[in-house]
Amino acid sequence: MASYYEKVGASTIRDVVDRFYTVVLDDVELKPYFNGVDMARLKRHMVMLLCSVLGGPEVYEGHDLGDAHRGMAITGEHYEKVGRILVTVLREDFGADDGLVEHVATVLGQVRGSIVEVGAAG
Ligand code: HEM
Repeated sequence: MASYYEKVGASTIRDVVDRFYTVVLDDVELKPYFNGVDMARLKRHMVMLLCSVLGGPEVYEGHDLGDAHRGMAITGEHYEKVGRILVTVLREDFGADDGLVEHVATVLGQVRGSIVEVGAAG
């Protein structure tokens, strides 16, 4: 069976990540987290991560997600918001099917504990 990665393609994944960060940076609550961040590098790492999550051959070479977000005091509420943006972009802007969206939502649930530092239960 074709992987999601094979169905969607790396170039679409790049477009998804571009659109995702456009929406994130457009949000007044989320934008401050990204002050001074090298967005080109962040996008490159997010593309690799999403490709590998979707079954592609890319190997994620960024920092461990816990290390990458340590000390940012990311709240549960902001995590949910970012997760919702990713799912909405996938579904509404790129027509991702339920299977792909559910797979991504499952992974978001798995990595939440490494990223959220404030109101972790929320
Ligand atoms: C929803 C799940 C999330 C995933 C899968 C994710 C993924 C990533 C990845 C792959 C990186 C790059 C790490 C590296 O370059 O080594 C990163 C960095 C970053 N993330 Fe996230 N992230 C998530 C949620 C969030 C949230 C909720 C926020 C803030 C509200 C956030 C803010 C940042 C910032 C500011 C950086 C840049 C760190 C730096 O370069 O100094 N992330 N994230």
